Amino acid sequence: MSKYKLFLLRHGEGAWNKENRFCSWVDQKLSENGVVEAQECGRLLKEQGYQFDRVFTSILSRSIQTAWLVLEAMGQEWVPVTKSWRINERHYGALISLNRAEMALNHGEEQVKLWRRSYDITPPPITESHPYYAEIYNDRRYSTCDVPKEELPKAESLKEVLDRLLPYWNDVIVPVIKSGQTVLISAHGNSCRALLKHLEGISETDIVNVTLPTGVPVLLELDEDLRPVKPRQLLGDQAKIEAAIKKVEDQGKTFGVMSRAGPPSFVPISLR
Ligand SMILES: O=C(O)[C@@H](COP(=O)(O)O)OP(=O)(O)O
Repeated sequence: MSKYKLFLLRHGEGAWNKENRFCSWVDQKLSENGVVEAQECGRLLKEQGYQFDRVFTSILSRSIQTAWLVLEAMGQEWVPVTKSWRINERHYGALISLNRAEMALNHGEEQVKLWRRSYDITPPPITESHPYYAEIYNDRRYSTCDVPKEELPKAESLKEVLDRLLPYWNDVIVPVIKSGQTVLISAHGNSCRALLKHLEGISETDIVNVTLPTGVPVLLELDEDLRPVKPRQLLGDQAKIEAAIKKVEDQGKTFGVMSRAGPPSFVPISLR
């Protein structure tokens, strides 16, 4: 029997989702479309009568902004919001800022799919010469984490995301859910995938086929041991959701580059 409802949400479209670049720990804001997606998500949740008691976000602006917009649209701005780097998007290492379609042209669609969706393949680490290294690691927010800055990841597989997320889930979020509060986790494609893998017991092979669109709330109904009692529900127009999932999957295909005017702008970086 369903005892708890838990909502997972990948933030609304970010500026680099739109440009098809790996955003990861770069702190991009929502695009105009992402703002609308977050507002529509809040309106839908309100229409369906849901109420939150507690919201968790990453320390990246796109997940925080999404949480605000959802709560505003629901008239629930007062609900406490707690932030942690442990809910951050997967650290994409040296891939950060690169265009997925260009990477598919350079390294093959299969390789890009492995980098994006496999369970235990870690992309090459970010190094100090990377154009976004200083912006990420000099940011004050990373001095406030529960691990020293030097121990923060330089690249992560989905497995490594789960390893850093699980202690926070178990120690902080689970007690809140078990106290009877309805929780929204406003996070990212891969931090939500990692949590789904854990909660639904998805195999390492099957997690490859799980892709989440931006701005679509995922409802999980859980029993007293936080095991799902029914399949996850992606709330909203199902045809639109299917199309949005396909769009995210297609980001790693070469036709994004082929259809653009002019030659692709390859970044000279060795990833093998
Ligand atoms: O880091 C990014 O660019 C995307 C995920 O990229 P993919 O795994 O879909 O390539 O994360 P999000 O937009 O959810 O924060």
